[in-house]
Amino acid sequence: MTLKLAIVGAGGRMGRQLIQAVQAAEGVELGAAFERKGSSLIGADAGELAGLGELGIKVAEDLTAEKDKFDIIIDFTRPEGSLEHIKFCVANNKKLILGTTGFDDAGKQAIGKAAEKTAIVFASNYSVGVNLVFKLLEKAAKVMGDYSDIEIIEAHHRHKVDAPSGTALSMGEHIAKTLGRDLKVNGVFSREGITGERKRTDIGFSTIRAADVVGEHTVWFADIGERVEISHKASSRMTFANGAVRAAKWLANKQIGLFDMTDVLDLNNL
Ligand SMILES: NC(=O)C1=CN([C@@H]2O[C@H](COP(=O)(O)OP(=O)(O)OC[C@H]3O[C@@H](n4cnc5c(N)ncnc54)[C@H](OP(=O)(O)O)[C@@H]3O)[C@@H](O)[C@H]2O)C=CC1
Ligand SMILES: O=C(O)C1=N[C@H](C(=O)O)C[C@H](O)C1
Repeated sequence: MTLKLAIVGAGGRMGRQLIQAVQAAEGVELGAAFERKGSSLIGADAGELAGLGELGIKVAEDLTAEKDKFDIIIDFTRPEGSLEHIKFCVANNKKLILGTTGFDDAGKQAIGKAAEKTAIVFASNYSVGVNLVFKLLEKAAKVMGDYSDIEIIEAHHRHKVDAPSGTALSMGEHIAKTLGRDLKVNGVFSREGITGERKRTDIGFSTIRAADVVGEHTVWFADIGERVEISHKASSRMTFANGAVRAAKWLANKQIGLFDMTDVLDLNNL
């Protein structure tokens, strides 16, 4: 049976790519597309938004009114919107592919709670490459983490509203977990003025926002005399969109639980 997907935030940078990715994929179809209430895009054709020509699916604002048209929601919006979508999924027995970044601790807790009732993939980055990098970082941290200085540098386009990126934070979390550290204690998110010397256990974050950069992440493991750099560069948002569609197909057989892209890609036993 064809899996029916709904895209919320359909007019956004990721929303438009997701419409294209769903249309190009096998075994899935676009059931519905949504924008937030009052958006000027309500009533527009989803295919036309994505540059594909008319698909006959009008962008809607009321998820409840269209709920029989889809099985899984793909959400790359903003935390406040995603928290509403999560409530809808729990109340209406819908599954969720969540790509939004920038949640606070309460938001993350709400996602965990919702996953006791429905199935959710929540990933800061849906590209295969970044998820492989998470595993490479664990290996590098095991070998060099205890004695090297660890710095995470990320660059994104000028429109991005959260910092550091969700991916940079996930990279930090993978490293911190491997080393028995905690980002709340060891994460250094800004430096200005007389900062004092770097602590051995710091995990530093640096952010660049410029022009049309899709997404670039580099982690340094720096020792005196040598430095390992592990980098990923995304050159098209299609890598995230294709990953989200892949995750939706994988989630179709799950009933409840919180998963991430390393589960989808079966990378946890590498
Ligand atoms: N996990 C991953 O692999 C990736 C994650 N992201 C994340 O996805 C999110 C979106 O990124 P991007 O597409 O660039 O952003 P955009 O601003 O281009 O798109 C966001 C979309 O969500 C809509 N939206 C905003 N607030 C709400 C709300 N409260 N309720 C419903 N819809 C809302 C926007 O509508 P409007 O225009 O009216 O505000 C817009 O259509 C970000 O958090 C980003 O970090 C991005 C790429 C990859
Ligand atoms: O906002 C973006 O564009 C991206 N956001 C994600 C993040 O915060 O890590 C993923 C990707 O890097 C693009």
